[in-house]
Amino acid sequence: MIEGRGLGHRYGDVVVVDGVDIRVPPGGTVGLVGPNGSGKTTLLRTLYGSLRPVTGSVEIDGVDVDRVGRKELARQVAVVVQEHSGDLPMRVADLVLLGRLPHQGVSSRPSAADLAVATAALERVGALHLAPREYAGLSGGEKQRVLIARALTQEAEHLLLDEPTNHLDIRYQHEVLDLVAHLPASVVVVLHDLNLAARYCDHLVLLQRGRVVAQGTPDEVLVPEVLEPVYEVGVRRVDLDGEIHLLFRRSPAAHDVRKSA
Ligand SMILES: Nc1ncnc2c1ncn2[C@@H]1O[C@H](COP(=O)(O)OP(=O)(O)OP(=O)(O)O)[C@@H](O)[C@H]1O
Repeated sequence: MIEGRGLGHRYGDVVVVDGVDIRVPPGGTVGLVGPNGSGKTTLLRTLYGSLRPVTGSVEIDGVDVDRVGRKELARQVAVVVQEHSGDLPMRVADLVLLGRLPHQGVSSRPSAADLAVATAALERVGALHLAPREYAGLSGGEKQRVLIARALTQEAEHLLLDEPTNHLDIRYQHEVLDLVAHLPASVVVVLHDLNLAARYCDHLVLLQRGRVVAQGTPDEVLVPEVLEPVYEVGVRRVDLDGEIHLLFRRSPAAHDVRKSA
């Protein structure tokens, strides 16, 4: 369980996260959605202790994140963020094995069990064939799947992902999110694609200028009345075979919204 209460953050005088309460139950998949610059990444970073919130606190399984040691935190929380690690001079197999580090002693080498976990993770994201390749030479989508495999290799009970579908083709967008949503972990995922959020998240937090403007099930949050003023686009929702499908159009009304804001 991850629980953030009253979370706030600012850069200089600019408040970018403002009084956010968020609760991620075990096995739950919570999507952070909202327009560019609404504070999703900043909020996510406060949840895994990479950024100390200016207000509020985060608890992981009931313990303040500040009180959890780095190694213990790495055992408990796996993170997939947009890394600028394109030049990592490392083979994919070795990079993914780094996910086992929090489980190893100071000087111990990866065990056969560690290798098995890393291999299984690569297989789950359809990237086992990339194991002998240099990470730097991979395509954007291949890199993304390898980073997800590294996170799975950590076998953490909490998994936080920032736009994991970036660079992925449609098949892997669905495969990766389906995989993530079915993990027994507490999952927080930043997503721009609201149709993917509808399908794979069981709870959504919609941010606008750092504040939560709506949160609830996709059915509750993904309605035109909520989305149109936030994104300044026209939204049509079609429920088909029990699934939500959102259609967007550039809305002349968007200009009115901006003028009246
Ligand atoms: N290091 C920083 N210094 C100053 N301002 C920052 C910094 N990092 C982020 N911001 C600002 O904080 C606000 C929230 O940024 P954040 O990256 O959390 O938004 P986001 O919702 O994840 O955006 P996007 O959808 O574009 O990725 C933005 O206005 C951004 O410019």
